[in-house]
Amino acid sequence: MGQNDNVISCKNVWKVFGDHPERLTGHLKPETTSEELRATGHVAAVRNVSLDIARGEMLVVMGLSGSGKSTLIRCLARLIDITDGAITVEGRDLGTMTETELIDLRRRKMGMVFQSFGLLPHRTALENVAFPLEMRGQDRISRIARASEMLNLVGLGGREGYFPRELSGGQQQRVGIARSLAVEPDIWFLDEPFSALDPLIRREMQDEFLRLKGMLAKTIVFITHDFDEALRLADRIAIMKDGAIEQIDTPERIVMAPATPYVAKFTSAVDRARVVHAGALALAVEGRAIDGPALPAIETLHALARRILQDDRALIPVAGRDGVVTGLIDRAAALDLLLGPAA
Ligand SMILES: Nc1ncnc2c1ncn2[C@@H]1O[C@H](COP(=O)(O)OP(=O)(O)OP(=O)(O)O)[C@@H](O)[C@H]1O
Repeated sequence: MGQNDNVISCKNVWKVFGDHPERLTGHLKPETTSEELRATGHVAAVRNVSLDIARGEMLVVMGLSGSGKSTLIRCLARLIDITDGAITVEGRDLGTMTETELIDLRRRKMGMVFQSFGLLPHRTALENVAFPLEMRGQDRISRIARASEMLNLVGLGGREGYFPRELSGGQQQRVGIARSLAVEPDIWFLDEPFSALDPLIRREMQDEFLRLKGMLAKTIVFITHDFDEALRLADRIAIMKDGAIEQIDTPERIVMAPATPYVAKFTSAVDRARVVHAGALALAVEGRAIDGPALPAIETLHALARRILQDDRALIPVAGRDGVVTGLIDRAAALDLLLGPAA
């Protein structure tokens, strides 16, 4: 991944709702407070957000209800105009694109899945998935072929002729996912796509999603309220509060090196052992030679729990994929993380 291979870049992006947000364009500063905005009848749903999303990256956006997640994603897809700042997609400024160019960008490059499935009730699963291809003017035979392929991909082969009412919530969501994938988007926006699903189906959908993610290598922005879901899926997590991004970082750093007290509080209930990899906890070797088996650096402490419990060395070596020892884990510190500090 090249350093400048950013698919999406935001620079000082604001989205303000209220009486006359257009009057604020060009006048918003990082230090502009919510109180100042409120006094003029405005609220900043997105506040001075700058971020880059790399090609193939999966960015998960988290935050309490009302923190601005959906508004941010809608700005990125330019479903709504921003009040200030700039967003570029593959190097092109969204603000200067014509309506026709935008429609083309959304149809050809972007896919979106929202919490409500938004399926057409009088069309079958197959027709629903083929619908965006029809909008694009694709011929019937090729769109039906593509739609069946996508339904197979999400595990709904054989249900092409079902109507949405004949499918479960999870199956309807899969149809929604197949529909958004049919147009082969490079960039995929998902706004709490699994929140309406019961926990078992949700887990199944996450597995399915991880499989698709591995196969399709898309750039993905995914909103969720569920930290476990974020940990399973994210390359990086952005934590939002009052429209601003408090921290954008790897899951491991969000949990182990929170940038603000808010992030620390937000992540306080997360089981660190499921996030921290052996490599991250390892201390420098500093010339000490430790014989015997080493723990794989890429595994989480949770995955290594049994081995750490059974290994009675005070310092346990950690090795990279090539088997070379890269550091030592203090067993007592690892046990503290796994079991909580000794009473
Ligand atoms: N069309 C609108 N007009 C006025 N205010 C809005 C509008 N859309 C959003 N807001 C406000 O912007 C803020 C952010 O809303 P947004 O829906 O982006 O939050 P969210 O983090 O996605 O919340 P949730 O998790 O509940 O979906 C909220 O205070 C909301 O009331």
